[in-house]
Amino acid sequence: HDLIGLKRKFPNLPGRLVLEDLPDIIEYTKESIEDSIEVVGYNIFTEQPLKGAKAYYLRTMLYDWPDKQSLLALVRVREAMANDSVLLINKNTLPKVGASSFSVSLDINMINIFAALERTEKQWVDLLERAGFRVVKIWRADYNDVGSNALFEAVACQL
Ligand SMILES: C[S@@+](CC[C@H](N)C(=O)[O-])C[C@H]1O[C@@H](n2cnc3c(N)ncnc32)[C@H](O)[C@@H]1O
Repeated sequence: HDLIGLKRKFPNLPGRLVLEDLPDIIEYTKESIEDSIEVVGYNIFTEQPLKGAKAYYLRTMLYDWPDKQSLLALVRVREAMANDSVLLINKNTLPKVGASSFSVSLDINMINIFAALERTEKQWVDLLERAGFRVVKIWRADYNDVGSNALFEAVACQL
């Protein structure tokens, strides 16, 4: 939906828009994706097939994976990036204190089901740094509950 929204808002945007997901999911959904958006099936733990994209956008991802697997997925993105690529992580973050009951229940579910977690802003920054990224900006929405309230803009560090 974000790709469609981007295309509608900027119809003359140059370049390709590509939706990636697991091959089975892509196979199941591709008929409903409009023609201007390409689809590619892949597994985030394997080599990223799209090299040198201007932006790699992960929305509502990795909260259902522990840090070990999340690091691997992020490294796979970093390996595919060009010098001018950016990584954009769009995700709800937990406040250090005073999280809503919805966010807390989601966090507990992620712990129980996947040994994963809803992350705070600091936990996301730490994870990105451990994966070889530098966070250049955190864009915040003006709400702090359900939805994706943070967009982390990160670039690959020279290793
Ligand atoms: C919570 S959904 C988010 C979907 C979409 N990004 C959004 O914001 O609506 C997580 C997505 O990750 C995909 N996914 C799970 N494991 C994956 C993997 N190993 N490789 C690629 N995609 C995966 C799922 O199929 C699902 O579409």
